[in-house]
Amino acid sequence: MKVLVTDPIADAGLDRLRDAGHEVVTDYESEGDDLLDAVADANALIVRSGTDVNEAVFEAASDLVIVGRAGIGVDNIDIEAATDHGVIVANAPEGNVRAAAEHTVAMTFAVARSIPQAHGRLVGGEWAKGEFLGTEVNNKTLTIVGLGRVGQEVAKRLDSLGMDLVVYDPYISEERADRMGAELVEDLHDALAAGDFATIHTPLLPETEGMIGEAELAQLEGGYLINCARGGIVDEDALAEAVDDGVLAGAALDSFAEEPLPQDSPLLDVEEIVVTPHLGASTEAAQENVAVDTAEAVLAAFDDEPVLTALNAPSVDESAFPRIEPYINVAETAGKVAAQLLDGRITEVEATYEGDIAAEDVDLVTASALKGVFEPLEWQVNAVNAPRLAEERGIEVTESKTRQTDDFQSLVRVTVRNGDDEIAVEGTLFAGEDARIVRIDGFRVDAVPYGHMLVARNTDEPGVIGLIGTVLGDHDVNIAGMFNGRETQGGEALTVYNLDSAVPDAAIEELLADDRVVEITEITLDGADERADE
Ligand SMILES: NC(=O)C1=CN([C@@H]2O[C@H](COP(=O)(O)OP(=O)(O)OC[C@H]3O[C@@H](n4cnc5c(N)ncnc54)[C@H](O)[C@@H]3O)[C@@H](O)[C@H]2O)C=CC1
Ligand SMILES: O=C(O)C(=O)COP(=O)(O)O
Repeated sequence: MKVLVTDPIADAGLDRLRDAGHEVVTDYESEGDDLLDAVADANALIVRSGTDVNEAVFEAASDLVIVGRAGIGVDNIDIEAATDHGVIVANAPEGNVRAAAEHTVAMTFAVARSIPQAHGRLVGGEWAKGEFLGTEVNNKTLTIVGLGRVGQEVAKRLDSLGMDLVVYDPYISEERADRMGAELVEDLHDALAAGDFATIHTPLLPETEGMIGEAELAQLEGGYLINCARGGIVDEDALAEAVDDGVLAGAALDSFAEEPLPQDSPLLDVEEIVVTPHLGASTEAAQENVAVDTAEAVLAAFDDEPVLTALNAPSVDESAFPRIEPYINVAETAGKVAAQLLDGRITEVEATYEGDIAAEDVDLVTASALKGVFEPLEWQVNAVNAPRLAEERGIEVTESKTRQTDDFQSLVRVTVRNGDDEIAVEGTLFAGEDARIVRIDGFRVDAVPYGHMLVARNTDEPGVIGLIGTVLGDHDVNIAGMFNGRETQGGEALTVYNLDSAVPDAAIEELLADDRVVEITEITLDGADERADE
């Protein structure tokens, strides 16, 4: 597999990929059309914040399985486009949290004690001791906007330095704030008004873009604003003006709306604004952590294992994965068989879980059933984009579970409906590993889902199976296995054939010409090509 890395990551991550036998290409320069060329044959793309992973990248990268973000923020990645293209997006949400928190604390002191400004004056030959009168953080109030991973680490550190904590975060529980010794305030303006310092730790989202503007800065009057989250959350013009006019005592920024190097930004001209070039995650430890975590995510995706840090794939619990893994294939196959047996536009898909499997988190199994349903119709579908495809096509997806089961320890049933009719296909595992189709449309069968299959509905009378065997034989199609189920003697029967090769149209026409044959459907499953080649 080819892994393209377009922002610098630590060698530990690159080595992990190379040791696993993959080709790793680092290309930190390409952008625009060059990036599209570079990514065209990549199976994985690893980035930090410096690569714009937009729709065009996904269009160009037809073999892409995963985009790994060696860090937290994914605002530079079009996740919707990734999902549409069936590409996993995974970040590394833990490895640089402490680095980001420490940088926030460092920036807090830098601006409160004018460290960069004083340094500049001293190396310029001036002993400007009398011009700098700093502010202590001790006994001051810190307003934390966004008490997620980084926010909590900042809270711990600045709490221990004697600060009172106020938090604004509409999505957290009172309990989380309590645990950090912080007061949760419902209104952003009130929270800012209470603070002497405010640190920002939200993601950049449509909802948070520009959330700190002139009016919010006015609430923090006389205080300091520190943003080591994302540019764009704070209105940069308003901030430059607020500090320049003395509304705020100072500001410290590690991220900017425009990166790298914000052009003509007023922020760079205001003496009391301290800036660093997006260094929050730039420690040796953090870079090693996120590089290795991202490499692991890529390797998991290559091995069809769950990517636990995926942001757009069905969730799965790592410890439960071995129990659900075999059912992924059962569900996908049942979905594939059901979709091929039902005529007309599918309007509804139901995944039912019976027995032991019903105790598990089956999001990924249901997504795999949908993959199976769509695969005969779509050119590039996987468990990442199948739920979204269903939504886009107005297909209702339901999931039901019961611990009760009749014959099998675990059973997966995929039912597809088209408004008038429905087909249910049930699968299970024999001996815990062999996938079997055990019921089709209510008929009890025992079919190994593999390669070329023929599903025949016929009247249950002597000679029909012989007829089918003869016609297939006449057309040189060898029957590898056969499973017959019937409603009642003399009623309708359903027979599943495993075949060594595809069935020519002429054979199907010949079979349908016989009144006793009600319906014939050829189904192609994985392994069909190998069989044909043998
Ligand atoms: N400068 C740097 O190098 C680094 C920057 N970051 C950035 O720091 C930020 C925080 O990262 P994490 O703590 O890991 O994220 P997180 O997802 O753990 O926490 C984000 C918090 O923001 C809250 N939030 C969401 N919308 C909000 C709103 N409208 N108002 C207030 N709170 C809101 C969420 O409820 C959550 O508690 C991200 O933007 C990330 O990209 C992270 C690491 C390094
Ligand atoms: O992890 C994050 O969100 C960061 O902002 C770090 O960005 P970087 O990996 O240094 O480009």
